Amino acid sequence: MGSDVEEIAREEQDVPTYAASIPVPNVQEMVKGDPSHIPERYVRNQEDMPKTTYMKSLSSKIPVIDLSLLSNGHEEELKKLDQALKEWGFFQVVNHGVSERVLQEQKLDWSDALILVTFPSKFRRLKFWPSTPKDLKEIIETYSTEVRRVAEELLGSISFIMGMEKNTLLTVHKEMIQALRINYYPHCPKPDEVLGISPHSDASTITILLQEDDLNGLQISHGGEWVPVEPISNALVVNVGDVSEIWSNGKYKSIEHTAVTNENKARISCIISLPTMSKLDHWIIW
Ligand SMILES: O=C(O)CCC(=O)C(=O)O
Ligand SMILES: [Fe+2]
Repeated sequence: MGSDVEEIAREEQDVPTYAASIPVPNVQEMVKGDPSHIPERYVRNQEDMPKTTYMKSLSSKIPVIDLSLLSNGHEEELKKLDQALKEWGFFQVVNHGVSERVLQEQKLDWSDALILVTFPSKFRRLKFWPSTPKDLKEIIETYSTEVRRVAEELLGSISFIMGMEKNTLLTVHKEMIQALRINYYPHCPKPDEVLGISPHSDASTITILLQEDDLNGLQISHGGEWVPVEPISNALVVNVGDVSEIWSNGKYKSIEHTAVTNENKARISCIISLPTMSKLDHWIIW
């Protein structure tokens, strides 16, 4: 296995990434430490600085687009959008229907998450995988390989009941990507006031979740109610993701779910998601 790991690490340059980044200090912390000092690495040459002249008249010309008019096919507004795209490449959107509460007070989840891509193995970025506990890499390797087999069998059966060849869904995945997400929900003194994870549906084809035997947390929306998924010892919880809802023309539903926290005990859930990768190498995971 050692040589496999090295091979995988060598191939890391193929891993799609949002943007290259170098390790940098946390600026907020830096300012907290010494608000008056600007390290040399941050100080620009004067000629590189944008010559900003505050032109109120020009600023007020940056287009403002009314989304509600666009949605109604308002001709003038569509023209305005066309102009904005051609002349400015920037615009502000108003009447977008996102409530002020959501914009200003988006609540955070009472949980931490570790997300790793496990398959194909060339996408593994091993340097970000935790080094403790000691056997974690091997455990992840074994678990994700086993779950991959379960996922392949499930996709085979789902293809079959959709009236297709057994390997159809597997084939449309092309290179089957698998991502692992480990959620840690600390115990919470006021579990009624927080959510472990906000209600959402998964963007995957299917998601396979392992939860602890003796602790409820996962709740799913069914018939207008939130229904706890009582753990069955050694069972894996599987849910339909958005991709399957689309592939089945809405016959199979990607159901909203959430996780609640517990006053006395922390909970861990381990999720394997099968996302798809479009031609654009754009990842849809969670
Ligand atoms: O922890 C759970 O039970 C749910 C987690 C979940 O839905 C997710 O990570 O997408
Ligand atoms: Fe989920």
